[in-house]
Amino acid sequence: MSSSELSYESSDYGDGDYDTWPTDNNVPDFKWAHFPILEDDVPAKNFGEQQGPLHDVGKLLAEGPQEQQNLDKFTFGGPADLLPPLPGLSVEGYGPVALPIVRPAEAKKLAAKCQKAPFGRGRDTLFDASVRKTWQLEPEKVTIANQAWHDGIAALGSLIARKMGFPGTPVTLHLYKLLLYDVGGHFGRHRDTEKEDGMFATLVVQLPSNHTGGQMVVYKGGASVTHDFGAAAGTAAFKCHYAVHYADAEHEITPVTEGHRLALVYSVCWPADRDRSSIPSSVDAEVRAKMASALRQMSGQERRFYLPLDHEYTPKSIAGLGDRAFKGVDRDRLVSLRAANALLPEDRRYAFFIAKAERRQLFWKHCERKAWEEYERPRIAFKQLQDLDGGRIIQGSCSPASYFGAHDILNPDAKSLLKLWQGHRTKQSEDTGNEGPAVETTYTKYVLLAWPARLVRGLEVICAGEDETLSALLARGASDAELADFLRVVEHFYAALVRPAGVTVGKEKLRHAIFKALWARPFNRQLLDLYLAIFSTAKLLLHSDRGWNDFMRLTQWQQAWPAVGNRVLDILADDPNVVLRAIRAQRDRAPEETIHILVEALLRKEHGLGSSANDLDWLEWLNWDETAMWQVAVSIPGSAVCRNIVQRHLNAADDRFEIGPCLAALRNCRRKQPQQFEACREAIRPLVERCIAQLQGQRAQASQARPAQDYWRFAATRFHGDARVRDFLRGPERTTTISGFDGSQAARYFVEDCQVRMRPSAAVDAQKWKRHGEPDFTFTAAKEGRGREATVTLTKTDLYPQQRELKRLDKVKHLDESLAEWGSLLDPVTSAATTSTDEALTDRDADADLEAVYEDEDEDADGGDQPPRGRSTVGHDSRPDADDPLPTPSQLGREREHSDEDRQGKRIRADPEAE
Ligand SMILES: O=C(O)CCC(=O)C(=O)O
Ligand SMILES: [Fe+2]
Repeated sequence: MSSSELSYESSDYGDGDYDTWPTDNNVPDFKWAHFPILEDDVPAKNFGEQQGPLHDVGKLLAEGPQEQQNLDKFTFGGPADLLPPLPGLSVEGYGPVALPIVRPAEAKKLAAKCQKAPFGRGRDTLFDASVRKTWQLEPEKVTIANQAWHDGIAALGSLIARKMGFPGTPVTLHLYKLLLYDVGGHFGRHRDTEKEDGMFATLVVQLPSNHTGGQMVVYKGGASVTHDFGAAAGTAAFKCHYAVHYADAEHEITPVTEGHRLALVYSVCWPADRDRSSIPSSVDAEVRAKMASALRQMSGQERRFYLPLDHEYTPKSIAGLGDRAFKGVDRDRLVSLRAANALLPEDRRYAFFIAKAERRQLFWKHCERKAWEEYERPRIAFKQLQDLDGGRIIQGSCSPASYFGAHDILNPDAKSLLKLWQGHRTKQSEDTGNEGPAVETTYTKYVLLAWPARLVRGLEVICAGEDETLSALLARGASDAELADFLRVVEHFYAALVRPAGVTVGKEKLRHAIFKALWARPFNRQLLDLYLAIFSTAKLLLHSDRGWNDFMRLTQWQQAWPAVGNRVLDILADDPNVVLRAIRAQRDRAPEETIHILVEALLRKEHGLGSSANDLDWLEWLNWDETAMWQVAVSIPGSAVCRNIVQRHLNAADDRFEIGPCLAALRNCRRKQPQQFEACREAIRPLVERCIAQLQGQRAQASQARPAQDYWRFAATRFHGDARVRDFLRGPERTTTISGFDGSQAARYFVEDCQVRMRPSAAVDAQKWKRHGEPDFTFTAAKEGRGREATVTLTKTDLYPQQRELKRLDKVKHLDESLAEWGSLLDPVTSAATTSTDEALTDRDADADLEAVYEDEDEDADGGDQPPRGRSTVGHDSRPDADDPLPTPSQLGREREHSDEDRQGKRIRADPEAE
C-alpha cells in the first residue's frame, strides 16, 4: 500500500447517531497520528489461487456483462431535472420558505427554528464547529406542498436503482433532515450512519441556493469526486441539484464562503419486503453453468473460500439485513454465486455466510533505526458469522480462519493484497518499554464465506470451539451417539487439517478431555475408534505426560485394550522415534508392562525397529541391549515381539546375532511363564534351528580326526625366529637337521633361540598352557658335532598334537552338549518335563556354547607371537542372570553404564568362515 493511501485516516465522524464499529480500540491519535508504516503490498499474482476452479470463479465473476463495470459508480449527481425548482417548502413556526434564501435576516429567522447539528464519534454525540457547522431540522417540522416534488422523488428513486445497477427495484427515499449552511458552514470528512433498516445510500437535494463554496467531495480509495451542485453551470440558484453516494463512501462538505445553502437529505433504502430471489443475476446462463462446474469441483474437494466484500458495511446493517445490505458489485457477485450454486445437486452446494474479517498486524518502532517494522505476520480472523438473511448466527468466539488456506481467497478484481483488505482501520498503540512503541493495525472488513453445506455442523463446532462444544455436550449428558457425532466432526476437520501439518500441540487439551470422557463412560468401541482416528499418530497420543498417562490407562482398560490394542500399536509403530523418546522419558516411573507394550510396538512394523542397521543404534540409545530385548520379547504374551526379533535376525544379511541372550530368555520364560513358553519357543524356533544347523556343521568338522599324514604338521605355527625352523614346524616331517653354522658357538645360540621362542616353561607344562597362552608348536633342538661341522637336530614332540587332539574332543563334547540343550528347548517332550536338565543347563553359561566354535588353526597363519585367541569374550558379568527376575528397563540402563567394554566383544558370529 502506498503511504498516501494509508496516511488518510477515516475520522469517525457522522451524524449524531453515528453508528460505528466497536471502538474500544480507538485511541485518540495524538501521539501516533501519522506513523509511516509502509507495509509491503503483494500483487494479486503472488497470492491466492493462480490457476484452478476458484481462480476460474473469480474470472467468471469479473467477466460479467459490460454494464456491471458501471455498477459501482459509487457516487453520481447533477441537476435534478425530475424535481420542480420549488417544493412548496414550509417550516413549522416559520412558514413558507422563499427560495433561494437571499436575505440574512430570513436565514437567521429560519436558523432560529433549527438545532445545531451534532456529529458522532464512537458512541458519543458531539458538537464541534471545527468538525461540523450547520443548522438542521427534523423532517417532522418540514412540509413539502408540491405534489410534483413527491412524484419527482419517486422517479429519482427509479433512476438511482437503475444507475446503481438494479433497475426495477423499488428503492424508497425517506426524508432525513433539512440542512441550512451559513458562511463558514461545513461538514468535515465523514461517513453517514445507516439511519434506518435497509438504507444503503444517501441522496442530497440542494434546493435553489445563492452561495459559493459548500461543495460535496466524495472519496473512494485514492480517488474523489466533487459535486458542485450547479456552481460551475451557474444554475445553483434556479434549480434543484442532487448527489447520491453509497452510505459507506466518505464525503465532506466544503465551507460555504458566501450566502446560504439549503439542502434536503434523504436516506435511500431497499424496499422493506425485498425478496432476494427477485434480484436478477447479471451473468448469463453459460457463465453460470461454468461457474457451477467450478463450484462443484471445489465442493467435491471440500474446499472453503471467502470473498472480501468491496464495500464497507456497518454491523447494524449486516446484522439487520444480512445480504440485503450488500451494495453494487458485492450484491451482484453474491447473486451470481447463488445462482450458480443453485445449479448444483443439494449435497454439493455451498452454504454462504457473512463474517466480519479482521486482519491484524503489529508494528513496532525499531529504536535504533527509528523505523516502524512489521513485528509479525498478519493474523486473520473471521468473526460474527451469520447466514445471508441474518436470521441465523453461528455462535461462538472461535475463528474458522485457519480452515481456509492461503489459496482460498476469491479475488475477482485481481486486487493487490492490501487493496483487498482496505477497509475500516483502527489502531491500538502500546508502549512496550525498552523495545519501543508498538502499534497494532486492524483492518476490518466483511467477507462472504463459502462453506460446503453438508459440512456446516463442522463449522458450528469450529466456531463454538471444540473444547467448548465438548464440555457443553458432557454438561448436558450427551448420549454416545451425540458424542460420536461430535468426534466425527473433529475427525473430519481437525484431523484433516492438523495431521498433514504435523501439529502436535494445541489440541492436546482436547485429546485429554475426549479421553477422559470416554474413560468415564462404559466402553464403547465406536467412540474409541473415533478417538484413535483423530489422534492417529504417536506424537498426538504420547504428547506430554498427560498423553502418556492416558495411554497407560488405555493399556490397562480391560475391555478396551484387547479391542484396540493392535491399532494403537500400529499407530505407535509408525513413529518409532516418538515411542523411543517416550520410553526414555517415562521408563523410570512406568510399569514394566507399559514399556513392554511400547517395545512391542517398536518391533511390530516391517520397517520399524529391527529392520535396519540403525536399529542397533536405537537400542544403544535406549540403553537397551540384546539381552534386555529378548527378556522383554519372551515375556510378552503372544510373543509377537519374539517373532519380530527372530524375523529381524533371519532377515539380517550378515546373520550376526547372539544366541546366548535368546536362550537365556527362553529358559527364563520356561521357568517364570510356563504358559507362554510354548508360544515363545515356536516363535524362536527358526532361529534356534538355524543355530543348531550351524553347530552341527561345526561338530561335523570337529569330529573328524586329523589324518595321520598331517599329525606332525603344526600348521598354525607363528615362529619368528629362523624361517627354516618355521617351515619345518609347518611341514609334515617329525625331525630335521640344520647345518652350515659358523662354528659351535653359532649352533649353540641357535638352539637357545629355539628354546626361548618355545617358552619352555609353558611348553613342558600343559597345565600352564591355559595360563600362559597355548603355544602352537612343541619341539626339541639339540646340537651335535663341532666347529663348522656342527649341526642342530630339531624333533617335534607329542605334547602339542596331543593337546590339539584333546581340545578337539573337548570341542566335540561341548558341541554335543549345546546341541542337546538347544535341541531340548525345541523338543516338546523333554522341554515340558525335565527340570533337572533344566537346572543343569541354566547353571551353565549360555555363552560358553559359542566358545566351542571350531578353531581351524590351519587357516590361522597370520603373524604375531600372541597365543591363539579365545574366540568369544562375551562379558558374562554384564548380562543379567537368566534366573534373575526380569530386569526392568531402568535396571538394564544402569547396568549398561558399567559394562560397555564388556559388551564390545559381545557380538560374535556363529559362522566360523566369516571370522
Ligand atoms: O450538506 C450536505 O449536502 C450533506 C451533509 C451530510 O453529509 C450529512 O448530513 O451527512
Ligand atoms: Fe453525510
